[in-house]
Order: sequence, then C-alpha cells, then structure tokens
Amino acid sequence: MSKTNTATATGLVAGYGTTEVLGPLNLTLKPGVTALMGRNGSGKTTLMRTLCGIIPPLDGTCEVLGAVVADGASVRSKVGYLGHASALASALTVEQNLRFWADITSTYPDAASVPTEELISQFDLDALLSKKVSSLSRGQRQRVDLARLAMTDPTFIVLDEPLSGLDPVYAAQTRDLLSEWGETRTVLYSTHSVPEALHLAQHYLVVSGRQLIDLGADAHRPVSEAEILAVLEDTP
Ligand SMILES: Nc1ncnc2c1ncn2[C@@H]1O[C@H](COP(=O)(O)OP(=O)(O)OP(=O)(O)O)[C@@H](O)[C@H]1O
Repeated sequence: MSKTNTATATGLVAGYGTTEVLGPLNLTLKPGVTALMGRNGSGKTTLMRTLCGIIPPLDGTCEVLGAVVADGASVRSKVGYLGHASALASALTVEQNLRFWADITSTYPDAASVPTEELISQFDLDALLSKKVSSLSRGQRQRVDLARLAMTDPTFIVLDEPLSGLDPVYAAQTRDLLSEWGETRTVLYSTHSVPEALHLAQHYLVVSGRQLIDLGADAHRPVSEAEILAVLEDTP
C-alpha cells in the first residue's frame, strides 16, 4: 500500500462566515483508516466537510492527491463523503437514485465509473431497488448512500459517524467495508466510540480546543482507551 499523503491541510481555519470553529491546523492523511474523535460540537463535521470541499476554508488550504480543494470540482471524483444527512432523493426509488447518481458522477472530471449492477451486488441492494428511499430504514438508506459514494471509486473516503444507530449486523458489515477500503484507500471517519475506533482504525485524531491532537498510528506506539479519554476529558 502506498503511504504517500492523500489529503493535507495547511494553516487550515475551518468554520462558518465570521465564526471560526477549528484551527489554524495542519493535517496529513495517508492510506488506512483514521478515526476522528471529539466532544459534541467540537468541529468534527466542520473539519470533514472542509477537507472534502463542501464548505470553504476560512483560511489556509486543503489538498487531495496534490490538487487544491477550492470549490471541490477538481477533486470531486476522488472524494467520497457520507454525512449525517442522506444525499438521496427520498421521493425516488433506490434504483432511480442510483441511475441519477450514475448520470451525475459520469460528468465529474476523470471519474472512474463503477457499473451500477456491480454496486447493487456489492451492497446487496437487489431487494431494495423498487422501494422509495422514504420507506427505507436508516441502515438500509445508509447502504444505498455508501453505494452512491462508491460509484467513482474514490481514493479519499470521509464518513461522518457511519456506525452510529446501526443494528449489530449492519454495523459489522460496515466495519468490514471500512477495513477493506482502508487497505487501499484513505478513510477518515468520525465516531464517539473509543473502543470501536481502537478496534477499527490504525490512526487516531482527537479534536481538542480548536486543535487536532494526533495520537499516532498503532504500528508505532499502542494507544490506549484511557489515553484517548484523557484527551477528550481535557477538552475545554
Ligand atoms: N452551518 C453552521 N453555521 C454556523 N455554525 C455551525 C454550523 N454548523 C455547525 N456549526 C457550529 O460549529 C461547531 C462545530 O459543529 P460540528 O457539527 O462540526 O461539531 P461535531 O464535532 O461534528 O459535533 P457532534 O459530535 O455533536 O456531531 C458547533 O459550535 C456548531 O454549533
């Protein structure tokens, strides 16, 4: 697996309008799974949305694969983002949503295009195809959202609390998916579960104050649950 940087932030200040939430901070993300932790309201979602180009930095720059994430356009096909809110149209069926997103993503510059049939099979969506998204459970909807995200075969995958609220079977499947993606791609996901992060991720970041504390990779130094909790408790 290549260990070159996939995403970097330099002097990044993230926030909204005149409200600064995080930074200035520097960050580099490499292939593997990185868990992003922090207290409620600490800025995890804000950081992830900024790294993906969904909201503009207030200062500094973000790059994905060496390209500046300015308005997101240049790197759109390389980034897969799953937020709290679904990107699916609730009045359309699963199949209509997948076709719609296949059309949209085919217009992205340099986009790889994973065949929809392949995604239907990989994400076990056959039984859901004719259902309206509004009738799906949260876990079912997330499966469709993940298939939508996987359409461009993104290199940088950013997932906002992808494991919360899932039943144990969906949760295990999603953990397996993240691990598999992490073998060749860079996965950044946020979580409030320290034990789950220690089990799943190889790298740990904690938002504390307006900064990011890098607790390193387990290959170099074991990180304990107590250490992560201590950083979280220390957060102003
Ligand atoms: N659209 C917005 N406009 C202005 N401020 C916002 C907006 N969205 C979030 N904030 C503020 O930014 C701060 C960080 O919020 P954010 O959602 O990034 O935190 P979080 O760490 O993801 O929280 P949680 O763990 O509760 O999901 C909060 O103070 C929040 O009120």
